[in-house]
Amino acid sequence: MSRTPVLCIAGGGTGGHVMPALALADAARERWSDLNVRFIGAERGLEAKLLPERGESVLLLAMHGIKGAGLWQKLRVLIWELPKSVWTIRRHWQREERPDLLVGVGGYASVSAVAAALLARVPVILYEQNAMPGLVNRTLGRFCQRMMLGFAAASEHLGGGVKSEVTGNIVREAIVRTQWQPHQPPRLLVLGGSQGARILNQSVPEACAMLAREGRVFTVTHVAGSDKAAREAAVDTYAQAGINADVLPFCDDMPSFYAAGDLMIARSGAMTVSEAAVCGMPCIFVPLPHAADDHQRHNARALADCGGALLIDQQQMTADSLAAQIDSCLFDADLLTTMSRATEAAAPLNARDRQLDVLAAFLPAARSLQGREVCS
Ligand SMILES: CC(=O)N[C@H]1[C@@H](OP(=O)(O)OP(=O)(O)OC[C@H]2O[C@@H](n3ccc(=O)[nH]c3=O)[C@H](O)[C@@H]2O)O[C@H](CO)[C@@H](O)[C@@H]1O
Repeated sequence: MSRTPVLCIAGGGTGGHVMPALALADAARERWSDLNVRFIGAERGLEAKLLPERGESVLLLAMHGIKGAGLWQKLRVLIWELPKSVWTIRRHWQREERPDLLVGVGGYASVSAVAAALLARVPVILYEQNAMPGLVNRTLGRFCQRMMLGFAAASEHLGGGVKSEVTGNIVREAIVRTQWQPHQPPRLLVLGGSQGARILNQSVPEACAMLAREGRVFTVTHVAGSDKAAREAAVDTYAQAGINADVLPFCDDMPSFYAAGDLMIARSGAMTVSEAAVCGMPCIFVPLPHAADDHQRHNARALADCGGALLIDQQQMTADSLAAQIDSCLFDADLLTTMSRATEAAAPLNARDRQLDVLAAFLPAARSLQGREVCS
């Protein structure tokens, strides 16, 4: 008797990995009603909160990231935490169901899970959200069945041994259904990615206050991250300038957030850019300057090059220059409409179905491997 196929989605850390993982799980369950979806993540990642809240089955690993870590911490992760978590995953698969297919969505738990899957001969699909692939995916790619790419530009940076497919980034369905429309008075959105961005928390309220002093009327919704002091300072600056502003630590309702905006100032994380594109949101992007291989600039270019977004260098940005950029877009209805059409035209067509088609190509193959697998 054939058993229910199991798909394991591994990775996380920040919203840029967790949100597409959730969207992929929902889409896969909708296409294959008999599919079991399991997750592997890190205790310290956003997934440790979001996945149990949704009732998802998740194996959480006690792992740290190595980005920005000191030498001792890096050694500890590579020599101790990584092998230990690979062992934990393989034991888990011996006790519970071993997956038929693993999708690595990036983030530190993804590396252990991909390594465990390769050792256990579970087929692996990597999913790279960014327009510039990360070192880990570039390295692991040649050992995996396929790499799904969120942006076409990413394929230019992959070595010959990697089999990749441009699918676009999978965006949650409720966001796909959200459509940009103009409001009166205009509404500005501020989004520093899933963790907030200090530079946006400082510069945007100041820039908005300058515009308000010049008599401009507009409202602001500002997602500022978990730093309470930064949020309070932003609230004060908006209030003193008489601006109607809503400042949040995190937004649980992104479709309503996008629906409420005329222009968004944001970091250019892969999913922020992809979500802006599917909604047709005109944007001003301020890429994170020290992102690996400058990948946020590459992401932002996908919308900037077609006229849907402006791209500002953080190093050159001042409250004055930002105020001028906001002023030139937010109050020009024709420009906003043109930008909105340009972002929408840059959105990938049917990323959801394209990703599911890639998975479909490997799920049956994975099942036929079942009998030959030896779990040590
Ligand atoms: C500092 C850092 O390492 N940033 C990386 C991280 O960004 P980050 O985690 O910020 O990711 P993205 O901008 O790609 O996506 C954020 C996701 O979180 C959601 N969201 C965000 C805020 C909120 O309040 N509520 C909410 O639901 C958004 O709708 C989106 O789905 O992963 C991205 C994808 O690999 C990378 O491109 C970024 O460079």
